[in-house]
Amino acid sequence: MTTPRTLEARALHRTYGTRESTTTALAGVDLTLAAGSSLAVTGPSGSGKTTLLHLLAGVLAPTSGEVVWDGRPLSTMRDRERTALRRTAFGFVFQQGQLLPELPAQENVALPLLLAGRSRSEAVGRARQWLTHLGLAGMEARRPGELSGGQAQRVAIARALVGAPGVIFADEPTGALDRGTGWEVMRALTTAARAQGAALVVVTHDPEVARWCSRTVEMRDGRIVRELAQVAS
Ligand SMILES: Nc1ncnc2c1ncn2[C@@H]1O[C@H](COP(=O)(O)OP(=O)(O)OP(=O)(O)O)[C@@H](O)[C@H]1O
Repeated sequence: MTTPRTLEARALHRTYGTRESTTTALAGVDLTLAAGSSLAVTGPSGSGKTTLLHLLAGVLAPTSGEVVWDGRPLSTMRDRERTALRRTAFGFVFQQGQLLPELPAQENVALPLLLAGRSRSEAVGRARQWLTHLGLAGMEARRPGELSGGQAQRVAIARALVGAPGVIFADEPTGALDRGTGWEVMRALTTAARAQGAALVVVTHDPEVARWCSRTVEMRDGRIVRELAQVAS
């Protein structure tokens, strides 16, 4: 039995390429991520971190194994349902470049709600609340190019959270930032995810970033080779 709002990976395998030339990116990964918990995925380049994130988020399908969200295997959902799940139950934060440059911060954050058919007043109201919550009150009208890297990442975090997702996926969220700004962004990300009761998965090369999460798994050659639990900062 799976607990509700839990994300589970069962014996995940993923290969790329053709029968003649195959790369095994994941070679059997099992994971359970409860609501409100946070997981850092670390490991060297090519160890399978991004592939794991994409499988957990239903962006890519496993070659074998299963991802189960809220008791439901993603493989049993139709494409349209999986797309809807990615829009409503999951939020995404990338390294950079995910904000629409021509839209003010407030519109960038409101966009997922508008696309989901919410009224403009509700979408903008919730966007403004999240921007305030992330320390960006007064910056609602600025376009991404008028914000610092750390401020732009906090807008991206607000956008990932505005739809009240169950899981936030972050791929190298501090990769384009200096150390101090990265620290602020990780604090904002982990605090906001916890406030929302969302689980958080962070792919990172940086042990300092991983330390913000309650658990860290280290990957090598498509497998989890080590797991650490820590008291989140
Ligand atoms: N689309 C693809 N086609 C073929 N091989 C791929 C593809 N994507 C990833 N791979 C291979 O799968 C393996 C795992 O890649 P993945 O991107 O998941 O690793 P990673 O740990 O995220 O790496 P990095 O830290 O460099 O981003 C690597 O050997 C990579 O070359």
